[in-house]
Amino acid sequence: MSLPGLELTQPSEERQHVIAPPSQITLNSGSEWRFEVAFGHTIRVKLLTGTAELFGTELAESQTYTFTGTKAAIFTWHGCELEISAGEPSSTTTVDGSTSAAGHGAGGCQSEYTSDDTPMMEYANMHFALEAIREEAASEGKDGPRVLLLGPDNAGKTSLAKILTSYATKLGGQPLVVNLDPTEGMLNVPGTLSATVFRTMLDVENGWGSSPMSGPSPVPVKLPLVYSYPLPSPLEGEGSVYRPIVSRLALQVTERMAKDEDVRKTGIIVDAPGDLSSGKPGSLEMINHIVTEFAITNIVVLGSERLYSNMVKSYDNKPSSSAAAVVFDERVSVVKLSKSGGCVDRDALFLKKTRESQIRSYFFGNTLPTTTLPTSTSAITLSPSTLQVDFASLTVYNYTVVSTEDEDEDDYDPSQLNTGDSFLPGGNDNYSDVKQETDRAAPLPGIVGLSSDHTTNANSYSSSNVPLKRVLPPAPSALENTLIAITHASTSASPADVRDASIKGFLYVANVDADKGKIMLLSPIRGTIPAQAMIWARRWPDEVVGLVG
Ligand SMILES: Nc1ncnc2c1ncn2[C@@H]1O[C@H](COP(=O)(O)OP(=O)(O)OP(=O)(O)O)[C@@H](O)[C@H]1O
Repeated sequence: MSLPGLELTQPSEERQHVIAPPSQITLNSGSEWRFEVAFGHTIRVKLLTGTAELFGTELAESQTYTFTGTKAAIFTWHGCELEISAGEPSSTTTVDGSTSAAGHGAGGCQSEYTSDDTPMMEYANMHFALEAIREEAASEGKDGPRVLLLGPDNAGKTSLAKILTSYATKLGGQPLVVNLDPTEGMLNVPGTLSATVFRTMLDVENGWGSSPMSGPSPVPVKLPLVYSYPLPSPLEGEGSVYRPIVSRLALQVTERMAKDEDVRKTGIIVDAPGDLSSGKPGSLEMINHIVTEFAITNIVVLGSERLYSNMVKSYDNKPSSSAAAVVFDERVSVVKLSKSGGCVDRDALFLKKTRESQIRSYFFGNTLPTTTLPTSTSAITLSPSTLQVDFASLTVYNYTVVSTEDEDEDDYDPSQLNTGDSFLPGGNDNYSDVKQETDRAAPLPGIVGLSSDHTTNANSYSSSNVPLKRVLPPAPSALENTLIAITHASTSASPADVRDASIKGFLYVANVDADKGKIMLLSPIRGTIPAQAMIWARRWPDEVVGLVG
């Protein structure tokens, strides 16, 4: 059976796959089973005996877990036995229209093998070191550690973030996890920066788990605070959009920590985008901005000696940017951890499918085949609704930063940038008021750059500098197959307030009828579209064709 609206075909006779018999895999203590399942194919994994975990989250014995479009590892500290079998072909429509992609490994994995050469002991030691810092911080009455994970693409930063988060929650901690990587959403669609407090376990099948927008779930849902950043790299427009959003997010995170004792004790884990570790111009300044704004105390570098050496020179043993640095002599520590040999370089097509799958799940829930749903731990089916609206009735903005890759894509029109400013009394001033209430010490010494200028906060980006332009009717055809973020800002908010507003939810533009001035929207919930300012994700995430049949 296909999910409504997904334009998915029934498996035809010629597409039926041959189901291989289940395989059993025995793992010795301290080893892991690494596997890659293509989109379009599912495998089922059952823990028969012993204990095992996937990026820190324990598997329950005899529970069947279903995976599709996944590259991951199941690790065991004490040894275990796993059963791997093929699932139904996934109903996920592939980007290139290809069908089920079963490989020759156990259960139809494209690749799978066991390895006892893993950095898990180092990662566990990192966790115990953080626990020791938490205990010491609690006894002295200061904030828990603020950890920044750095490293190139595919170095294992997100996997380590999951491991540290899982281990912290297992001990009753409540880490605040910050995703600063717009290429992958955390509990959300890509093209966002977000922060979420994790109180309970993560999801074995879905990684970070599900947010309430994704409907009921057997795994407790998490409430992310989300900001729109519809650009692929933090360095787009020389960081002019990313930087203030990071400041805004850091401000919210700092406030949350001040209010929530459990979160304050456990601290923050920040997952940074790989682009910042690429040595590109502006990347060190952006790292400095993050270190400063989140008052980072622990920098963990994965997979780059050069970056590690840079970080040691700039930050190691220097005072943190927190006001507490002076009182408690709080200093930054920089450590290097090994990149796992299991980390896989994900090609552009796989990453595109991953983004597409995140967007699909946001609207339709988990798209695993119906026959696997009863056994899947995190299966959710949602019923989004479509509705047609006059484009002229919406207040939609678009970022006009010019990508270095496609210079001619956005037409930059400075005369339009102030749209809406005059309607908002003191929008920016409100922001600066809040900003002043927080404890922020001077940025760290060591790096001279944009953000070492003390004025680097959202306040320094006045509305007139915000590259957000109102998209006026007629509705551009490029809207089709892209996302629109509904902000919490009013329709008369200034561009700076629109940029700085958190996100209520996302809409997908299924169709544009320029002649009639109407657009067809897919909404995760029924009802009218809220009258709020919106941000069009024109550039990022890339378009998803055929989400609505
Ligand atoms: N030990 C492992 N065995 C198998 N696969 C792994 C292992 N560790 C990580 N991976 C996989 O390798 C890929 C890259 O890892 P991860 O997403 O953690 O890296 P990252 O540094 O966050 O990447 P990026 O910055 O590009 O998002 C992911 O698909 C992840 O699931």
